[in-house]
Amino acid sequence: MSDVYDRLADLAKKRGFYWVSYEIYGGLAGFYDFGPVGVLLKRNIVEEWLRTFVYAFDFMVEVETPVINPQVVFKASGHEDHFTDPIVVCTKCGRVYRADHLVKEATGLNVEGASLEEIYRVIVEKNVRCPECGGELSKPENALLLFKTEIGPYKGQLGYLRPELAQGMFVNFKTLLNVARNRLPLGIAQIGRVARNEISPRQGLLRLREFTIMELEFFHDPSESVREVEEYLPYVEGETLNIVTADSRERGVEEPVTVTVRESIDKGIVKNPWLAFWMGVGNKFVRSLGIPPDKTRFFEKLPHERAHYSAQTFDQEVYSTKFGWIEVAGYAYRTDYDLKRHMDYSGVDMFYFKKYEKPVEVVKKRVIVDYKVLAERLGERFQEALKALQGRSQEELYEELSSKGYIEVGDLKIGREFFTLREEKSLVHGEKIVPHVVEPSYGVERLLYVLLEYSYNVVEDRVVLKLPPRLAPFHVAVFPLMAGSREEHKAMVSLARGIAQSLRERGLRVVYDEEGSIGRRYARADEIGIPYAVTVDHQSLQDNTVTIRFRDTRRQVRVGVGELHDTILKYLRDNTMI
Ligand SMILES: Nc1ncnc2c1ncn2[C@@H]1O[C@H](COP(=O)(O)OP(=O)(O)OP(=O)(O)O)[C@@H](O)[C@H]1O
Repeated sequence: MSDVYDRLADLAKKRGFYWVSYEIYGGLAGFYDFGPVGVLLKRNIVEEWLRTFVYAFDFMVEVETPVINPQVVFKASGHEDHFTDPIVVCTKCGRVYRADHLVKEATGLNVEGASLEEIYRVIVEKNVRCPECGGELSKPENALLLFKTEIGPYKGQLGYLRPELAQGMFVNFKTLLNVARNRLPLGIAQIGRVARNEISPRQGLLRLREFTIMELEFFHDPSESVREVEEYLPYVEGETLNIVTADSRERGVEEPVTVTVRESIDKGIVKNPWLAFWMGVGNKFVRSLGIPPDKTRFFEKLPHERAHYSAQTFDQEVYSTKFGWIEVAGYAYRTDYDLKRHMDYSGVDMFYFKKYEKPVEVVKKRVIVDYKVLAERLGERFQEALKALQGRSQEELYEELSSKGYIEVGDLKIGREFFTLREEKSLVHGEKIVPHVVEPSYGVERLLYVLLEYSYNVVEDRVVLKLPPRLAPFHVAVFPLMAGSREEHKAMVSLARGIAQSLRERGLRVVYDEEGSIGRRYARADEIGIPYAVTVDHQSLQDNTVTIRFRDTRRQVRVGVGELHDTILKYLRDNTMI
């Protein structure tokens, strides 16, 4: 019997979730189309993410920035140099493979992030060969994963399709900080398409060349984070995180420790308190997709496995019966790396002015040099002395003069009489800082896959997709019973159509179906995970009531047509399944 992945792929195509793109031309690896049901499911995942990560907090804003970026953006971000994966080519058949993945499949050894030499050593030692033709493999080399394009049709400038959303938030940081009235912390979220020229995408929805990311960059002052995060910890109070730490991985242990968000901070497991906070939010989010708590974990990356910008990274993973642990999100502590790089490359100031609660009095030490007299006295050695004096700060000169009574320049001793020492007091209102950033980044298609895998059930030989009701592509199915006299039949159809239309007009997504037996119609609704099915029957014509059937239990309740909309809305809000 085929496994859940293949059965899901069949269902997905048959019922309009997703399928390989450009099928009529033989299909294109790494690209998928989403059909009418898949589009709705994706949108619901995005909505749930927005509810959990963005709408819940006053410090969050959302932006939309272009897919195409000028080259300089990815020079500044470091992607042009670092966003690569190691590849090997079969010297016999010419097939190209991602070297670390191939080594892992062939030997079980994890060489992610290892040097090209190290990977090659393993290939030779373990005699790893082309899985297709058995040919010998080339030496590994690094391949750039950015898709290149030209901006402008004739001798245009080089551009790249974004492989992540982050740079759109970094280049706009100053503008958005102004919009947010210069307040930190500030979270900037974005949802959008990205493209990565993946080397050999063979895992369906899990490794695409174009996909959708939901990402947020959280800008904060690291010196205030311990204090500031306190206010928001209650939001993730009940969350316990399963964390496989880098320390334990280095000891060869992959068992997670289970800690609360607060413990992960106090025990120093997560280095940045805000990173820990967002991991708590992420835990909550993944559970809201119906993933059991013990089927998700945070897997800390080892230093050589981390992206070039990150000081600490955790992959949030979900367990798949088909693929084992799958990364659904990356949680990275990007520090001030990106803002500093964009400041360097653009010359634009991206500082945040941190205002003190009260102005602070500072004393500046100044040294005034009497150059005229010094030049007369030193003659031809004046230039040498001038250079040395200008090479030292005012504070250094002040300290040397106060302690020694002269300034030493080689064998010259320049006495106190050439200098006037002053202390100047002033009020300072704040300081310029470069905010630090933590980033959670989710891939929508991977979430959609695991959501389907966990929802997929077979009951009495029929598929029932037990999606959390709120996430279901359609909220409700409406069926008239096709029985009784012609008049009754007509009246039931008319009542059912009216109900379907009125529910639609009030914002619910409805499937109306009058084809086939009621059992077949329930089955079709179950297959695409519609949580509630409303049936109009003979009694409906008498007392204006209908039945609501619950997908997972097949139980039914009867409600008045007048209360139907509000009842379903309440069920959806609470994810009710009785
Ligand atoms: N090729 C892809 N196809 C589908 N989703 C992807 C792909 N690459 C990344 N993602 C999703 O985007 C999220 C954020 O991207 P990130 O850069 O952290 O991934 P990554 O560490 O490069 O992924 P991987 O190690 O699997 O290549 C991932 O957690 C994943 O959910």
